[in-house]
This record gives sequence, C-alpha cells and structure tokens, in this order.
Amino acid sequence: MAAAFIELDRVEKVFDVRKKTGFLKRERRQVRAVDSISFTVARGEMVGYIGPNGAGKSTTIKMLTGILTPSGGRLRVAGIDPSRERTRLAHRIGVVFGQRTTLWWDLPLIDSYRLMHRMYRIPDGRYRENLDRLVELLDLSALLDVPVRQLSLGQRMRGDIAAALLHDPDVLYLDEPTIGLDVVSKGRVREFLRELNAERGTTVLLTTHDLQDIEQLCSRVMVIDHGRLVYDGALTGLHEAGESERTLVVDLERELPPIEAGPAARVVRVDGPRQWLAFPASESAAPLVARIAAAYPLVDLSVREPDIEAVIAKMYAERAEQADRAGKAAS
Ligand SMILES: Nc1ncnc2c1ncn2[C@@H]1O[C@H](COP(=O)(O)OP(=O)(O)OP(=O)(O)O)[C@@H](O)[C@H]1O
Repeated sequence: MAAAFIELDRVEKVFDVRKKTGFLKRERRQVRAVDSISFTVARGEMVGYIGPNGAGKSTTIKMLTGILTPSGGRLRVAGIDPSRERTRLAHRIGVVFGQRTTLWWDLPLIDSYRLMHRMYRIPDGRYRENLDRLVELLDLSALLDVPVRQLSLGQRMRGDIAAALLHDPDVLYLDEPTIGLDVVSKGRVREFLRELNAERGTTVLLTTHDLQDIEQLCSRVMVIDHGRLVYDGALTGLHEAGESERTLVVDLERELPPIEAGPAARVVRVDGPRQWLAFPASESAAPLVARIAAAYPLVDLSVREPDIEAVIAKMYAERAEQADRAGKAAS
C-alpha cells in the first residue's frame, strides 16, 4: 500500500461561541465543528470530501493548511504538522477557494504570478517552466495582461488554479473549484485536474457541492456530517450506504391499476400505460421483471440507476432525521 501523505488521527476542532441572549447576557456555547475524524490519503490520490452545509469541510481544510490548530488529535501533511510549521508546509501545498481569489484584483494576471514567484521563492528556471506549462494547459496566454477584476468567473478560476500550482505543490486542496462556472468551463477545469493528477501525481482533496465533479474526478469519496466521517469509500458504494433504490420503468399494453409485484417493489408513479416501480438497488431486477412479465401485458421496460445526487440527498436527510430524533430523546 502507498504511504499515507495526509494523515488525520482522531482530529477535533471545537469553537467557543458567545451568543447574545439578553441586554447584558451572553451565553457561551461550544461548536464541535470536527469531531474525531481519522483518515489517510495516499500520495497521488484524488479524493472527494463532501457533506451538507456546516458539516465541517472548510474547518478540516483550514486545519490541513495550518490556518487553524486542531483542539485534539494528530494531523500530518507530508510528515509536517501544519499548524506548527505553516510556512514550511506552504511550499508543499496549493489551495484554491472557488468563492475567493488569491489573485490581486487590480493587477494584470501576470503580475500576481510574478509576486508569487517572489513570495514562494520559486527558482527562476522552475517558475518559467511551470508558468509556460500552466499557461498552455489552462489556455491563459490571452489573459495574462488583463486585470483580474475584468476576468470572467471561469477565466479567474483558471488563473487561480495556475497560481496555486506555480510552486509545484505535492498536494492541492480545492474548495468548490467549479462553483458558478458554465458547463464548458467546468469541463475544462475538470480535464485539467485529471491531467495534473495523471501526469504529475499531485494529490488532490476536493470539496464540492457539485457531485459531477466527484463522479468525473474521484474514485474515492469521504462524506462528513455534523463533524463526523460517515462514509469513506468508492463512489459506487455510496449507493448501498444510502440504501438507494433503482427504478423499473414498465410500458404495458394499456392503462392498468398499479402493478402488484411483491413486497420488494412499489409503484411510485403511473402515467397512462407507463408505470414506475422502485426497488432496492442491492437486489437484482431479474426476478421482478419475470414476475411482472408473467402477470401483465408487457410491451417494454428499462431499469434506471439511482443518480448519485439523489443518493446523497437521501443520506443527508436520513442523518438529519436521526440527529433530530436523538435530540428529542435527550431533551
Ligand atoms: N470561526 C468559527 N467560529 C465559530 N464557529 C465556526 C467557525 N468556523 C466554523 N464554525 C462552525 O463550525 C461548523 C462547521 O463549519 P464549516 O465551515 O467547516 O462547514 P462546511 O462543511 O465547510 O460548510 P459549507 O458547505 O457551508 O461551507 C459550523 O457549525 C460553523 O458554524
């Protein structure tokens, strides 16, 4: 097995929050943003890190960059403790926040790169080489003299990605890298990330609400909810974890009452002679099809896989319900 490049062992982050509850009254409360999370990421892996709003994703990324110090547990990136050696780590990591730019707003793009060249003390030859490669791959040559504020969102994002990679980091954290981009720009960013990972073996940790980013880029996904890791594995395994359902779409010869096909399947929609039956994704469709074919005038049928978006929405909703029930039971 490849050596772990990012290592978290029971990492916690607790925030002390003061809330005004009256004229002079303040209530102190603790928010456990990250609650005993453990995982490892091997060098060269490309991993999705997803979860609902407020789950603890950004807090994790901030601890991985050294911006925040964990309240407990052990964390290492490339063997470095991020909060203790933030500057040394900065040479090994690149960070892209989709919602904020790291570029200088009023300066032409190339000036931001020149500043980074100095800030990161990138050797001249390496800077030149990396800049040329990134400009070509991200199609930036016509944009280098344009002030950042005049760039479109997609152009700015490509500019930000290049900035994060000028110093050749071993690991890249991407926080919502395709947010607000049109389909073409999203495609370009994803293609570039795939190439970067394949050619240079850059380790990528990707946080996104766009599940297509994950589907197209990551073979592994981690799901965090209420500060806890609730899933870590292949994207396909999420279907089972989310106990998702597949849909059998049946065309009958004529309009009929809802099909009765046993306890495992239920009709979820009827439209004229077409009926939709939901059944567990973990079960084979064959016996169900055989039962329907034997008892109904069947013309055509197809099976629809659950889409990952629906699976994750269901998973979040179920966990929110569980938390709600636990909260009510405790009060
Ligand atoms: N500096 C802070 N002080 C107090 N609470 C904080 C702080 N930063 C984050 N939190 C809280 O910690 C929890 C996790 O927040 P975090 O920003 O990590 O979530 P997230 O998964 O990145 O969410 P989103 O998808 O909305 O960006 C939330 O309840 C948030 O309100």
